[in-house]
Amino acid sequence: MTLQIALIAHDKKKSDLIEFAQEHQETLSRADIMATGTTGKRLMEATDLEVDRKESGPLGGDLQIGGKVADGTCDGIIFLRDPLRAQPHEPDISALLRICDVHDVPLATNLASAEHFISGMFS
Ligand SMILES: O=C(CO)COP(=O)(O)O
Repeated sequence: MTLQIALIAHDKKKSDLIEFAQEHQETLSRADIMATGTTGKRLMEATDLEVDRKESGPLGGDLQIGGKVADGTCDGIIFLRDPLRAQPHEPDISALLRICDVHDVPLATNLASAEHFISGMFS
């Protein structure tokens, strides 16, 4: 079964995520990738990955991906959050993190855990 993986990054972390996705492009291309709006756009510009783009985070993208977690169609998330800046849609972000815990869905929120995520999920 093809893994369904979500990639999300806040603005200050987007270049880190792009670089990570480029580095792991071959592995990630074995999964179905979804992303929040702007992250998805950046990924499609910078890699050959096909990306199912949801709304931008502040417009509900985190919640859409949370819905996929709730209905069992998202197997794991790499979400490079910006720990130094408040986001206007903080409640949506908390909801996404919470629903991952509810359904025991792997969630990597920094690059170090994202590396483990890749080796664990695709082994
Ligand atoms: O805000 C986000 C996640 O909370 C990310 O949204 P974008 O990918 O649209 O910037």
